[in-house]
Amino acid sequence: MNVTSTRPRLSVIGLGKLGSPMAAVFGVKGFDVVGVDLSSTFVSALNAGRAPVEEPQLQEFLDRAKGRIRATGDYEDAIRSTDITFIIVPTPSGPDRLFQNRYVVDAVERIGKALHNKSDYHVVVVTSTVMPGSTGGEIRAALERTSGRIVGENLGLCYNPEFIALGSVVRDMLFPDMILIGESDTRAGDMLEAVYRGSTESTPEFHRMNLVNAELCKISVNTFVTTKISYANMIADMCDHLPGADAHVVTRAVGADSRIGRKYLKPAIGYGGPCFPRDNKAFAALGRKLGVNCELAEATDRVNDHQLHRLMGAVEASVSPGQTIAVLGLSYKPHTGVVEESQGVSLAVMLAEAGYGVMVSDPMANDAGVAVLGTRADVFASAADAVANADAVVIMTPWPEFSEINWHSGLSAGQSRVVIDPWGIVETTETSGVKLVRLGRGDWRHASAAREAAA
Ligand SMILES: NC(=O)c1ccc[n+]([C@@H]2O[C@H](COP(=O)([O-])OP(=O)(O)OC[C@H]3O[C@@H](n4cnc5c(N)ncnc54)[C@H](O)[C@@H]3O)[C@@H](O)[C@H]2O)c1
Ligand SMILES: O=c1ccn([C@@H]2O[C@H](COP(=O)(O)OP(=O)(O)O[C@H]3O[C@H](CO)[C@@H](O)[C@H](O)[C@H]3O)[C@@H](O)[C@H]2O)c(=O)[nH]1
Repeated sequence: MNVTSTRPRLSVIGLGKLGSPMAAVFGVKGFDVVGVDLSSTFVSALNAGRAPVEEPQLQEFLDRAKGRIRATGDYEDAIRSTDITFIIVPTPSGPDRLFQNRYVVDAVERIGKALHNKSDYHVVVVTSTVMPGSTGGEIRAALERTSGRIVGENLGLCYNPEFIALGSVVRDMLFPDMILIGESDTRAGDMLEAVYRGSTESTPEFHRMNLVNAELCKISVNTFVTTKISYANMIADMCDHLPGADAHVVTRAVGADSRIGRKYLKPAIGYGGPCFPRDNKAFAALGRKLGVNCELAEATDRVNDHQLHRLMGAVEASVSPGQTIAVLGLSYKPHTGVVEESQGVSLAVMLAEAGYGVMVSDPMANDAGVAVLGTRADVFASAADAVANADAVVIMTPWPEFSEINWHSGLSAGQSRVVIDPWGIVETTETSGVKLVRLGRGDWRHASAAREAAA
């Protein structure tokens, strides 16, 4: 370790959605950080003090960390000048649904080669989400083969995933509930724990364990949390069919039981994004590989897939093909422009295929959404303008600004508009011209059945 500093110097391999904020937070907390990425654009951005990715608070933290962070494409430089190296590169799902390690192994091999030119103790930390057995298996083997060192002898290896959510990455890093450390040995784990004691502002529980336990813990947290979401959506589906029922009321009360808890029990349209949808699939695939019954994870996933069809049912019950629908929200959640596994994008495709005129608008994700949708939808910079031109509206992402929209805007006398709200963010009750369809509340189905009977 650098003798002039009491703090270990850190390198972060992969400066994407997770790596960049991590480097920035460590920098602000007084650690010297070297970032590495294969993308020269990301390296140049960081060296120029600019955020390589969009994320709330990231630019502010990079500004505050000035002088403590630099980036390079050169592994030798990064390994030579630091003591702990975090690997945060992609682990895409393969055709078998398991997370693939090829980018992690590539990074580890480069680290291993660079370690040849260094004799000091070094800790390698895998932060990317990997399948149980990976870190102590092929990752450790690649590190030992390329470095010529043995893990545990002048070389530490840890698995240390983050539990951050996009849109709140910086805050989640500062205020974690828990720090999970899988460690090859106590020396490596102690060094990593000290980094987090110096970089967090909450008092997280530290859970230290062997590598495979930590790997299983990370995906178990996500599969458990998604089970809660699917459970809430199953209740909402039930409420859709019960006149007078309201899933938001029911889940709020169910979550008051401390054995259950209110977090991640919000019924709406199912979970999307780069993490959750693939986690149950990976968990179940691992179960199948090991001969373990993982029906719970598979059911969670199936219930999630059903949610778009449930929503489409509500659209078809209230809006006729040929009419125009404004899809508000293309990102999979507010405060991010990410459209991976986004229900907004999927719904827009389904609506276009069913013969509806589709308009879309998102505060951050219009460009990414259009890249997928092409000519299947008209894009509006302003959600209010899209609404003013639409026969119907579906709120797909609960962006706070959507609750401020005037749902009557653009309607002339005698005209009407359907507003479908799966999130329960529209306060207005039914007034002339606007028919509110609150998904998860039995009355919308009741009302549309009554309309049909009257027609
Ligand atoms: N984004 C999240 O919310 C989140 C949360 C928890 C865990 N994770 C996990 O973290 C990992 C990274 O996710 P992300 O969203 O930050 O990915 P990302 O695609 O945004 O960023 C990854 C970066 O790694 C770089 N890279 C790839 N191979 C490299 C190599 N050999 N050397 C140097 N750089 C390399 C890429 O150029 C890219 O900039 C994944 O395993 C993911 O599952 C992500
Ligand atoms: O009650 C809820 C809560 C969330 N969601 C949906 O769940 C998805 C994921 O939301 P969120 O957890 O906020 O975002 P992610 O960035 O996907 O973060 C998850 O995935 C990361 C990658 O594994 C983990 O690090 C985080 O702990 C985990 O929350 C989104 O589509 C949300 O709309 C619901 O439908 N109901």
